[in-house]
Amino acid sequence: MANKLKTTSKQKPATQQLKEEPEVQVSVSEFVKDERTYKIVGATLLLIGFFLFISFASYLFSWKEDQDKVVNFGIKIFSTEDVKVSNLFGVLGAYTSHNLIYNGFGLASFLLCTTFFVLGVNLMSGKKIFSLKRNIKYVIAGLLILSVAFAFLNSQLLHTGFAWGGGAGELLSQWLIKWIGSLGTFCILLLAVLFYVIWRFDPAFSLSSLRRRVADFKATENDFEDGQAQGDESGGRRRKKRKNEDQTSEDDYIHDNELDPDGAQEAALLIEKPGMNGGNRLKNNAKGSGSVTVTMPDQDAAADGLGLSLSEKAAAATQGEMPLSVNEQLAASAGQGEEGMIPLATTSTTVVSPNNSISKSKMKEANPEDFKLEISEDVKEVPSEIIVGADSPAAKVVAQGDYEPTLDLSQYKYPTIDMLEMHGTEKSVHDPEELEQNKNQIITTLKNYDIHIQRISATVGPTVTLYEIVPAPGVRISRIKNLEDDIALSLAALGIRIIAPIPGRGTIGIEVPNINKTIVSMRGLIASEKFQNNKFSLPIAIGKKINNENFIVDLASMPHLLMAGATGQGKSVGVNALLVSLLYKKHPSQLKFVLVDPKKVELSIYRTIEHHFLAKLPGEEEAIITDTKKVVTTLNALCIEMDNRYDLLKEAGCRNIKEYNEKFVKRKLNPQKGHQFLPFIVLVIDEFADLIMTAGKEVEMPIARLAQLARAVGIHLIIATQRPSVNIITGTIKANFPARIAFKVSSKIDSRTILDAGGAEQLIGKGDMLISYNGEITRLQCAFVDTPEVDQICDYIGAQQGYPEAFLLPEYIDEKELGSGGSSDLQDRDPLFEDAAKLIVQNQVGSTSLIQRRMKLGYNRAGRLMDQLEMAGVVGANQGSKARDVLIKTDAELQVLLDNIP
Ligand SMILES: Nc1ncnc2c1ncn2[C@@H]1O[C@H](COP(=O)(O)OP(=O)(O)OP(=O)(O)O)[C@@H](O)[C@H]1O
Repeated sequence: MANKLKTTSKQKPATQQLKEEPEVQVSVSEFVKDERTYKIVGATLLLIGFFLFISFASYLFSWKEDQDKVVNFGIKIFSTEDVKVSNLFGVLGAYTSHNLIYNGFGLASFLLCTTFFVLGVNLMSGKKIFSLKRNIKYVIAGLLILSVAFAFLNSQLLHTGFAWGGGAGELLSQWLIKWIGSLGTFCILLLAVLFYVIWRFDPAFSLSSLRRRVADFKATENDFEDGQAQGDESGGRRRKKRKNEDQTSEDDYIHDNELDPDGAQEAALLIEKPGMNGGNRLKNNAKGSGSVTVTMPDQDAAADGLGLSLSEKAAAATQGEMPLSVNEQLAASAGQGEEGMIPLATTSTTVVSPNNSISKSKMKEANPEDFKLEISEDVKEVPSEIIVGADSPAAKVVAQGDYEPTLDLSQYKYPTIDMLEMHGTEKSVHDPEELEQNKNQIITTLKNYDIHIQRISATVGPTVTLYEIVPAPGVRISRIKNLEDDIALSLAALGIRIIAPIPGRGTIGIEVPNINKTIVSMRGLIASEKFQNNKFSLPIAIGKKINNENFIVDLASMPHLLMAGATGQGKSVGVNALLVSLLYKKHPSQLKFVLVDPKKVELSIYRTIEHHFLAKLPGEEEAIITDTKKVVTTLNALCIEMDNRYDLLKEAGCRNIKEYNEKFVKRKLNPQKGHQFLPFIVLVIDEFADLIMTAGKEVEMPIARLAQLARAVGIHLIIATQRPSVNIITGTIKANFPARIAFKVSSKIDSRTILDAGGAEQLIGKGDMLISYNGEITRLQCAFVDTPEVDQICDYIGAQQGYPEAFLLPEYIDEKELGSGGSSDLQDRDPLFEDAAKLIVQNQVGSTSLIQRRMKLGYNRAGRLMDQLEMAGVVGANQGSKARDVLIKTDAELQVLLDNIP
């Protein structure tokens, strides 16, 4: 039951108006939860720890005098008068020390003080500064091993009267000697001490890490001089210790650990990070001079020194227990913690900076040259061992009995990798001088705006180098963001882009163009393991990221792509790169292109693959559409195709083309009912602005429809435009194209129109691009594929056996062109009347959707045909949702009827 503390007013109120003082009731649980209670208990525990430590220390000198008295009187020593002891804490100190040291664990008893210290500090601060669990583990192990070790030493070597190992230690040691002899005990103890030291301190014995740490130490030692010069007391003290002891940094690390009663890590951690980027960086670091160190923010050096990891601090911060510095917030928000955040360069000042004042004052005076710039290496893109073209997916073994769509063109050979060229060197080359110069300029520029930094690193990409900086503690990111334009202006180079902060990395990025740019060859991307071995439906190799990672994505999941950029900035090359990637991965039965090229010359190279990969309107000569008027018809035909595909999917009970095709391949869908293997259709429009100017809404509406709905049925759109103005890229279009690419544009407004963000105006052209995909904007260098290469690939495909004609899109007849009423008149029969009649008679199903699907017609036209068939007496009257009756039973009967129609 709750205990109640009652506080009542001492005096009776003089008048009625005076309010009675409320009775304050404090329950035990409230009392226990009270912060002050923790502080009181914490302080008491700290005092006990202090008491034990002093008593033990005093016992070392007074044990001879006090021992007899404690032994003779026992517990009565507290009540006996005239007993004088020498322990600094009197009778209590002498009694406790005797029992814990003499009867207990000897010198190892000192470890017990640490537990009180840990508990006391945690309770006093209200935070989990030290781990109690870990402390208890170490203390128990230490008490056992050390007490036995000391007792053994004393019995074998020292032979003093002092209870080095205490009663417990001696007992255990005697047992051990009895069982395994002195030598055995010695070996066991040696092993145990070794285990304990490794477990507790984890010393690094490897030569390379020793070398690294020595290098670190040297760097910090240099700064130490400066630190001292600035009267930096604590930093000086710490470093002085290093100097005085003239130890290696290895010793220092261990020493720091020794200072840490909880056995936690030192503020500067050595980190290894698995994973591609990290791994490469680490490799780079191992090759280079610097070690990979994490600099803990200075203001939290106390906590850091006591061993709190960044993740622990982040957790504490979320619980409102501990404030995080800017850098920690950045690192924590990046979800990287100490493992993920690998600073590539650091001022030596901040490697071990014990308090805020040092680093701040130091940072203010830091020259750009003081900052070491580390360069992260390229991401290794493993070239695939598969030689493209030799073994094509067409040659894949299929489960017996399954339908194989590629069998139609089973001899088809995929283009080979040697049709693509390597344009220059594939590896980004970096000029150290250029890097150094840029680094200095960045630091000086930022300094001019009073922005000081902690670290700077560089990632050299094909066209630009990304300098990643970590600002000094206290610098607001918003300040850097606000100064974006000014900083870019001060750096005075074309193509500077500032990303503050880089999402997911916890740093601020400044992209500076390289003087010598590297061309990203399509060949490298196609040969990459990522391209060869992905399971994407429509893999497209777009280019390379700044860290040289290949950017290969699935167009099917994008699901459409909008490309914009001023003239001559790399759009056409970009479109070619996309088409070529698809040609390298897809069989003609799996993919069809609808190419719209108002400029007439850009996509004409693909005409040779008409019988393999192109789709066209029935009756058209050219598969590549250059006439803007025909585009409207084509887009509407695509809409019909989309509707027809949805009907098929509905009938098959599938949600998307993938499920549908899988079912079809498993022969679960009947081709007699109009089912067929559906190839992906990619509509490419090379100059969208031109279309909108000439056809306006007529084009916009079907495109919006397709963009909204066509994804599930395997129709995807790639639209490129020179003019990224709002009247071209309208809200409707934008809303349906979540993936957008911007090559260099002329203004920030244009950039915003495409990406909803600035930056594209800062690009440097020639394939330098920004892609907005999955809510992230990434800078890429577009893959380069030259026209002769595309020519060669198309010629190679075109020379192979293809389909008799291009893939036919459903016919679309503009309602306006049909005229009014006449269409249902038998005198004015539809040109497809006879075909429709044969289809109905052969299938004996009077269904409009059958005509629609099998003859690839729109609903209206199929409906009109059905009306005409009814008029001619081929089918019966409309029966609502049921199919009409077919009145003509054989082809011969039908022929007679047709012959008799005037
Ligand atoms: N990814 C790339 N890598 C290297 N150079 C490129 C790249 N893309 C384009 N270029 C260079 O830029 C030139 C123009 O490119 P492209 O023809 O693709 O521009 P565009 O935007 O399509 O121009 P337009 O709108 O006038 O057709 C190319 O001839 C080539 O020299």
